[in-house]
Amino acid sequence: MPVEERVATRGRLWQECGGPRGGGWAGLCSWNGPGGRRSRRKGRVCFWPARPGRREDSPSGGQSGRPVTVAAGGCGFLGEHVVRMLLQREPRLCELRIFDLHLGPWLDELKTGPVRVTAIQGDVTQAHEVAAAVAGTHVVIHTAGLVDVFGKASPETIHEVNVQGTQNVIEACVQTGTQFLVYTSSMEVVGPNVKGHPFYRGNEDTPYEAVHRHPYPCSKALAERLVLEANGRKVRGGLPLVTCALRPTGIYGEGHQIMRDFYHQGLRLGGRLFRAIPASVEHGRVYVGNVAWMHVLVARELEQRAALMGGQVYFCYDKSPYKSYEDFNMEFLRPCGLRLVGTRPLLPYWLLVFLAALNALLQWLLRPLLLYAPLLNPYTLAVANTTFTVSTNKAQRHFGYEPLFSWEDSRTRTIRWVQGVESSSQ
Ligand SMILES: NC(=O)c1ccc[n+]([C@@H]2O[C@H](COP(=O)([O-])OP(=O)(O)OC[C@H]3O[C@@H](n4cnc5c(N)ncnc54)[C@H](O)[C@@H]3O)[C@@H](O)[C@H]2O)c1
Ligand SMILES: CC(C)[C@@H](O)CC[C@@H](C)[C@H]1CC[C@H]2[C@@H]3[C@H](O)C=C4C[C@@H](O)CC[C@]4(C)[C@H]3CC[C@]12C
Repeated sequence: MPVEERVATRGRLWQECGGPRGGGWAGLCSWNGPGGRRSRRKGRVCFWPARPGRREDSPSGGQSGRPVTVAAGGCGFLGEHVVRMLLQREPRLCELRIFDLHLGPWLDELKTGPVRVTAIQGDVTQAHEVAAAVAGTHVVIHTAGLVDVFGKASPETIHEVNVQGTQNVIEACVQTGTQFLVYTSSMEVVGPNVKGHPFYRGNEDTPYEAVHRHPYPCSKALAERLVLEANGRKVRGGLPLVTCALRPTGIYGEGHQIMRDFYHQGLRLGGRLFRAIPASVEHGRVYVGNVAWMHVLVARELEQRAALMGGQVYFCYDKSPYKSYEDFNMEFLRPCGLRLVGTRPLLPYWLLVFLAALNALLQWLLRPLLLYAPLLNPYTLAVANTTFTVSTNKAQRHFGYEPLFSWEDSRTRTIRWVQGVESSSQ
């Protein structure tokens, strides 16, 4: 299917979503279930020279024939951990290109190491900028995106970045000959759905009615579909594109802005947070270091296991405990002096629904004057109140993934970071 027809088809899908071209968000977008699409193509896969220095007939790669990687969105919460993990744990890396709309000051410290680090300020919505960054690389790790469930960005912008931006990354790989693409998808491609159905310790093959209305999950579902359907396309040079999508649940760890927001909220409330969600609602969480490690492992193994991994989705998981969103956050905030008031929600659910709706109304009324984007809105309340946990070992079975960080280590690292948040904000 030619590219323009492929994007047009997605465009129709997006309109089903009630997306930008469809006016309001009256529509729904549906997905073909948690297993994602499997499209396996037979074809010769170019095996990257295992030993640096031997260049085979691969059109892309660093000077000594070792892989060059592009980390699109490499300055974000997850992206920074992926960048640091690549530099620490990918011995074959000769060049790392970090492509992001907003380059971080911390990048300068990376330029003194043995790996050539190139920071590229660019926009994934600009196809030519993406193509220029991707040209000559071996693998792209695409974590760039607008993670917005608070109404900060318009549905059009979310679509443009998350869907069109991902399409631009795919086309850049095809046009420049990059053969491997790892995409950071999300649990939200699956759920929670608009009906509030729980997803209790499910896996990549668990049946679930993945129906969404909110711009963010819709955009992630569409982008993931584009990535999986691109698997097997011929890239420049005639080799097949090998793609893979990773679905983290709620990521936590050093640099997590929402955790920082909860901490500051608690400090403002005299060291207290007030329970709004029943403790019985389980929410899947995964440590950012383990998510980064899974990305690095997939980028490394994708060429050797293309037939097995190409076109596949994998949930990101580790040994983080199953808890409600608020109770899980208290694992880190309690040692930092906060306490969660109430063993049950202090407000009745109907009042929370009313307050969430009021926040949405205020956001709409105030938009011409200022951005009002509180944590509580109809969507975040619904997500927080719906059990969504995963239990799977697909990543372990397919490419030998094991969490790099134990729960205890993940917890300690996150606590240390939260403790540093207060001193860094003073
Ligand atoms: N945070 C989570 O809990 C979570 C969970 C599951 C999946 N994800 C996915 O992981 C990815 C990273 O999420 P995050 O939490 O690190 O978000 P983040 O906002 O911290 O990082 C996103 C990065 O993408 C960059 N970016 C945004 N728009 C861009 C554009 N137009 N061009 C180039 N770069 C652009 C941003 O500058 C930022 O550095 C996203 O795709 C998100 O959907 C996040
Ligand atoms: C105000 C209360 C109701 C409070 O408990 C709300 C919490 C709410 C802000 C978070 C609850 C669940 C979070 C989401 C979840 O962890 C998974 C996500 C997928 C990822 O791709 C993006 C982030 C997120 C949507 C995450 C956002 C914050 C919550 C909704």
